[in-house]
Amino acid sequence: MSDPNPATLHELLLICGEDDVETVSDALMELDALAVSVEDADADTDAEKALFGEPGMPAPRGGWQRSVVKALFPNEAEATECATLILAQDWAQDVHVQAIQAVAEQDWVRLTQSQFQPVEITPEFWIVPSWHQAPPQARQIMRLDPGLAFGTGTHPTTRMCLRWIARHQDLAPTWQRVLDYGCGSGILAIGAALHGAQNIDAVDIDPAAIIASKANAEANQVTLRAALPDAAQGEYPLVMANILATPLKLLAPLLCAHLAPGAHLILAGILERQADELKEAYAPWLKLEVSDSEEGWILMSAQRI
Ligand SMILES: C[S@@+](CC[C@H](N)C(=O)[O-])C[C@H]1O[C@@H](n2cnc3c(N)ncnc32)[C@H](O)[C@@H]1O
Repeated sequence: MSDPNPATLHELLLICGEDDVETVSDALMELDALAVSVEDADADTDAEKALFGEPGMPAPRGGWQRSVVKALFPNEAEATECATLILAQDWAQDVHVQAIQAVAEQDWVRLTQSQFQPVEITPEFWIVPSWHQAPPQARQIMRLDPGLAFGTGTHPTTRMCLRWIARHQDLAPTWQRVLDYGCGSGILAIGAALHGAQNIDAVDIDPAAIIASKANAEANQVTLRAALPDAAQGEYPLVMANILATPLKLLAPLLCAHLAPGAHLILAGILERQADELKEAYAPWLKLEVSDSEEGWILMSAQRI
């Protein structure tokens, strides 16, 4: 049935084996789900029993234990498009759509608030939603609430970039210009600003990201210029891009052209098995190295001579 209000938040419920939960969750986040949560599936209905399989049958690809991965989208069309994209993946033979359903706004607020806890980047540097107190050990705090743009600190790719910034804060005096390419919520740009970077360009192809980055910068009382990618001009001592392997390979000449002599480049959104492709794509300009890893994702970095 078509949705009378196309802007109503919608939840996509996917059933999969427990071995596929991480892949499905990561894919949902990459497809801009506003929130992702996981629950064990019940096998109460006949339809679900069919998905669970019958005793004596070979185990499905994702294992016998079934999970429901729930993802929230701004509207029904985006939830449906996401389901179509996920089901088209090679690894998704054992992933099934259980439902796409409207979610009341107050349920979404409750879900969001219970789901987003303070995130530790380093023992001193935390991302803290506005409805939480900062933990007492936090010395550096970024205030950030989940919104329509990617980047809350809950994804390993974002966390690794922020950790790199925190661990290299002795370099902050050199960060007189910074480029955050694919800024999403502006989280990396704001992280750099909180560690002393100046003149930050946060660019993204998605206008919602530009709006979110401006609002989040204001909430943290830091200054940045959020704009479309054309706004990136000239050379920067620090360039950060957390996108995905394929766009990062295509962007190699552009990102490298923005590196000042001695500049650092950090790249995320790359899976462990994609390290060699990235090294090869950037080899004409730089020697990329893996400098961090978390949950199968890697951070690659290099310094221009
Ligand atoms: C994975 S999110 C990262 C957001 C944030 N920087 C973080 O670290 O959490 C990737 C962002 O890159 C943007 N993006 C994708 N392709 C891009 C491109 N070719 N140029 C600029 N931005 C791009 C997307 O719109 C999205 O906001």
